[in-house]
Amino acid sequence: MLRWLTSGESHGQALVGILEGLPAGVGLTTADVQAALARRRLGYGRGSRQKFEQDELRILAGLRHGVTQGGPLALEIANSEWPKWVDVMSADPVPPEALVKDAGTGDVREIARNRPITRPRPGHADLVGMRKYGFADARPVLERASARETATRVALGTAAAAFLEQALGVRMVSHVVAIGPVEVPDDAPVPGPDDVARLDADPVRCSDPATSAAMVAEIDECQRAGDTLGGVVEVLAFGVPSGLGTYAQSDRRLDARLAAVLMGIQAIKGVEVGDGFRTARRRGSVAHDEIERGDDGRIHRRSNRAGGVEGGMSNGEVLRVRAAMKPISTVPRALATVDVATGEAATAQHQRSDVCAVPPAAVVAEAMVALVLAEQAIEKFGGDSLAEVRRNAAAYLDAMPELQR
Ligand SMILES: Cc1cc2nc3c(=O)[nH]c(=O)nc-3n(C[C@H](O)[C@H](O)[C@H](O)COP(=O)(O)O)c2cc1C
Ligand SMILES: C=C(O[C@@H]1CC(C(=O)O)=C[C@@H](OP(=O)(O)O)[C@H]1O)C(=O)O
Repeated sequence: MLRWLTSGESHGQALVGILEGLPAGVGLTTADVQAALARRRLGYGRGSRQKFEQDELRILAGLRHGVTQGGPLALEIANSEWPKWVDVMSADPVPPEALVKDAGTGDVREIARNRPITRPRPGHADLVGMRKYGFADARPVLERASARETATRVALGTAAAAFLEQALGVRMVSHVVAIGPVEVPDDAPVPGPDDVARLDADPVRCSDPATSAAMVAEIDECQRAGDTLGGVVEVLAFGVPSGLGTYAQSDRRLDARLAAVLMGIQAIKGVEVGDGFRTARRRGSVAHDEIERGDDGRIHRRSNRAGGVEGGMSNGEVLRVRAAMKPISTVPRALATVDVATGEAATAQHQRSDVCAVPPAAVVAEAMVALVLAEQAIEKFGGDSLAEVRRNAAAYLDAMPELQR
């Protein structure tokens, strides 16, 4: 069983993550995780915070000399901006005067970040969170609802991806297929695992150069208009063996698990497996992936519209899932709201924000798919060490009739 948990606030001291159930023997280093965190910070259209904040990573437990030990992996991502927030986010009570004193300079004046947030942003968690938890200030709501937390999930996903590659040879890639109305053409080549560096280098993580340029122009135009954008990301996993997940119980279906974790990413409002919504508009004769015997004597598919999942199980084809992200809710051309302190009509809180965070959402989605595939691989093949998982996976494949492998 693989499970994970995160803790931490957006402007708190640190984010914390635990991943339990990873076999011993997986090679992983702080540099590997740091590289994944750096990929999550990429992307044209992000706000000023990404430019000055650092992800200060420390792996605290579960790893020794670059190899997992079988115990829970524990890590911390410290917030380099913490000195500015020590009083606002202090775990212990602070005297009222601390909240009017600039933590950096010691100047006594009203500090914007200390003021209660009473003008909730439509589309963010502010209003419902205040109602639900009984806060008069949206600060504690946005602190935990914020997608800053996804840094932890990307860090944990790095360990899952390392396990998948080392145990089963699975490799993954994520890219952006739409930003607002600008979409990658249907006939554009699908990126492969060797395209990761090229995608990292693209400003919007798009594999098609012409579409990438149009996406950048759309973000610029949107920023000029004081508006924000969403989009669609795609994750591909190559080399996933058939048989992960099951039809035997609905909550154990691979597609159900993937949808749950992708929808668990802040601002994700839709998930598609394979051609999903497009398949719904097709006739059956052109919706499914016909089965044939290849020149190598083995069973092949003529297409992969299903995105590598049939009957709630991986079918051995490339796994392909998409997630749709709504536009950023902190809209500079602020939306209408009500100031909950006065009851008066107001414009929503806005200090700074990303214009578009679709490229980092792709990296987060990749991490979540890695965690679910690792969870399902461990469920299927068991094993306390990497070597044991490899043996179990090899035995499973060896026992399959050659035609079906
Ligand atoms: C990587 C990433 C970065 C984000 N950056 C911002 C941001 O700068 N400002 C903002 O208002 N929302 C941002 N969001 C979206 C909010 O986190 C999201 O709208 C909020 O949690 C409410 O979404 P929900 O209704 O899906 O929970 C970001 C989301 C992601 C995945
Ligand atoms: C910090 C990150 O993303 C943040 C996610 C976020 C939100 O509301 O989700 C709001 C912004 O924070 P702030 O309001 O402080 O500028 C983003 O910068 C990050 O991804 O590392």
